[in-house]
Amino acid sequence: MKETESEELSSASPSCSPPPGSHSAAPPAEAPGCQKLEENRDMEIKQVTLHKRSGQVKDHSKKVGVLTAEVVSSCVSNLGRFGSGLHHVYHHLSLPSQDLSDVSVLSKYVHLEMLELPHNKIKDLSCVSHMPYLVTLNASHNEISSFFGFQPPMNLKEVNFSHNRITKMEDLSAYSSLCNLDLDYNSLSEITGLEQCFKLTHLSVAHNKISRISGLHSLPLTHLCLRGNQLERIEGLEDLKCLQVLDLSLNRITSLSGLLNLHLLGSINLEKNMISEIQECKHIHDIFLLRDLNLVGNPVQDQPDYRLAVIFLLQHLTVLDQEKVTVEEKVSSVNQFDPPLDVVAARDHMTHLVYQLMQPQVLYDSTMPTTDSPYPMLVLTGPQGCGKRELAHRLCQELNEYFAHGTSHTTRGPYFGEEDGIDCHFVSEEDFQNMIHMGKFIQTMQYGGHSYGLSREAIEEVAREGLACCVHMELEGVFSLKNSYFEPRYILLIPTQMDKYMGHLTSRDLYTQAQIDMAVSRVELYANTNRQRLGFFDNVIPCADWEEAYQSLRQVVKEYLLLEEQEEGENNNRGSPDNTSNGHEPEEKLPSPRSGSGALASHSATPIDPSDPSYRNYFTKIQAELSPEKNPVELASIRRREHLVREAMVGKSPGVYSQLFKSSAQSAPSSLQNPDAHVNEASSSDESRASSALTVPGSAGGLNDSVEPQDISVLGHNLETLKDQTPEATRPGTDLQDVVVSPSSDKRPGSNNKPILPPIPAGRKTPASPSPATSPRPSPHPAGGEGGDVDREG
Ligand SMILES: Nc1ncnc2c1ncn2[C@@H]1O[C@H](COP(=O)(O)OP(=O)(O)OP(=O)(O)O)[C@@H](O)[C@H]1O
Repeated sequence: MKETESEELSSASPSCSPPPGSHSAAPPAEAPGCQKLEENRDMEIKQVTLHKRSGQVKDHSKKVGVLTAEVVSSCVSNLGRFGSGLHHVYHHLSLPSQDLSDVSVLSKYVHLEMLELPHNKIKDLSCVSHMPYLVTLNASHNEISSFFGFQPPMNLKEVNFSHNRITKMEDLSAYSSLCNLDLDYNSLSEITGLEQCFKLTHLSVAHNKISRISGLHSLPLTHLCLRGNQLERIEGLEDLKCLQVLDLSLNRITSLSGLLNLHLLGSINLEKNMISEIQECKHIHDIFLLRDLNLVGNPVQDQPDYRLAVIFLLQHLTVLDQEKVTVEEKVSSVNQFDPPLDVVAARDHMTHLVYQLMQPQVLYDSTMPTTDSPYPMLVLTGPQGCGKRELAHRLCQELNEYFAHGTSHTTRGPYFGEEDGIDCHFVSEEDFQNMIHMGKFIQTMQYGGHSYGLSREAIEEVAREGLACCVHMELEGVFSLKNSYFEPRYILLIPTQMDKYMGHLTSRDLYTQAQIDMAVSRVELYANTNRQRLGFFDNVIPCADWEEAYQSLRQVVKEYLLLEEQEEGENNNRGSPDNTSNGHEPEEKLPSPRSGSGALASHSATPIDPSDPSYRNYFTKIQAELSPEKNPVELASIRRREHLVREAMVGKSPGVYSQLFKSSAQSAPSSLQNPDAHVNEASSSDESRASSALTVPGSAGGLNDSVEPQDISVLGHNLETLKDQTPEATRPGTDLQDVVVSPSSDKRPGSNNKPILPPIPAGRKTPASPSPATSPRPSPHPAGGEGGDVDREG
């Protein structure tokens, strides 16, 4: 406002000017009692009201920048009662943008509760010392350089000193009611003096020169704004347990560390900082109330999959970078970064299918199995190092007339003693990727930073031998196979004694502690899968003791193959071998090879000794070395037998053997009922009993068996022990008793609908291997209790 205009207005309406000492807001009650003054006060209120109504008063500063009582009178509001209730005062005064530089007249307005003086030129606010009832003070956009340069009004709660010239904060312990302090756009380099502000919930110190967060310890701040400073790290906030909204935008912050314990934080603004790593979000992962995160203008936004990755890490976010997080984004993020096993499997399967279909040579490959032509397969699954690999190899050795190992490809390097092509096909990452693109794999998975894959060729190679393929793999592989046209039998081998399991992993001396932890943690994954997906595995075998586990596995597999009955039959009919009443050729009833190395061999394959450093090299080598010639009759017998095995493995209706011995199969389906069936049946150990009970071969998927309720009581002790030892033991719903005793399907899902197997493309290439009796590693169980040395063909 111009000076002349101001003068004019001022002189043009002298009546508007209240007499000295008279003002629109009454003096304090404790002021010297002056009845006249008090009477005048009421008069003035009326006057001011009249002025306000008539709109006559606009600006009445006598001098430029000097506030007059007239102006005050025109700008007060919020009439209220005072003291006894008989007096009236105005509580609010608002004088924005008046070019005021001198507001000393306000020292007479002692009853003001709200004073707004923004956008003026005020340097001195000492008048506020006379306003004991002041609650809100807005002096933003002025020229104030002294920090709280007035006596503390007792009830002062909100102060806005933004856009001033304050360079230093001073002790505010006398301002104990202060709740909200705005010091934006000053020249502060440090936050100090707030230690005693026990009611301060909102503090804004945006656009200052603060390079370090300090002086905030234990304040009850719920809102803190430090936007536009020079901060490089988040610190000094650890004790702000009430903090809900934090604005650190426009700084130079590179990490989100320092926010760890702020559990009530709901919103963090980090716009335009220097955060470059998605992993930084891990620092705020545990802030469960965090709903709104702003990382706009940070280098991290350029990271691939940035948005989904952040949403994945911070699942509770509802707004990211000022955009609402959609449900679809949340689902996609989980599917991308921690997909459920089904999703992984479906994706894996899709990949391989796509690549297989892209390969013309595969498309027209007559040997390519179709959905009606699954090759027989046996899949042993379980957590790393549970023994499945050793058991698979041993089974392939002992039942080498029926099984051969399907060797996976891997990008990991060979362990000491491992041989390429036997333990695994060791390939480079590049070769592995090439194989994927060439459609070579049935399934692949990532485990421990390496790729693993089972090639179609690995299975077909075995099938060409006329054998069923026995593989071992992690759970993801099983999920993947379930999507494929293969329909294997799935046997879960699960550690039931965690200390033993961990001890075994450690003693292998191959794994880091992190790898061991991961393997151990996955036990629960297997357990849950078995518990939640009835019939997902055809059998579950606890593998606390590998020898017992092997015996159980062997028994289960023999029941798949309906060999137990044959064995019985052979033993029972040793003196009458023809069985001609059934109309079968003698050799059809004589599955045991001449060498005795097959299912009816006189002894088990070499027991597993994990402490033997060469045990990883297995028996496969032995098999490869031994390949005696077979005569045509033997070969014909073997072929018929192979056919039956394949039928049995894919769940087709039982073949001649089971027809022959049907009655005995029904009368003694379970090894539990047969004291001779298990080597350690008589063992008094809990593990032994658990193992026996758990594997109940009669309910284990035998083709003719009905589901038999399993006696879980014998597992009690064992499982209690396990519960104590398992890290997840206390988690509700993770009772491992459920795990191991959940019913294995006695029939595989879909086993009723098994297609008939196609003829094996090329017949058996190499004859069956001879007995492991010729193994350089003599079996410690030469008798084996498995029917003795039967050489029926001879
Ligand atoms: N094609 C595959 N698909 C899925 N999992 C696989 C595949 N091949 C191997 N695995 C599994 O990956 C895990 C890691 O294999 P690796 O050969 O490195 O294991 P390991 O340390 O020798 O343990 P293990 O004795 O259980 O095989 C094992 O559990 C193994 O069974």
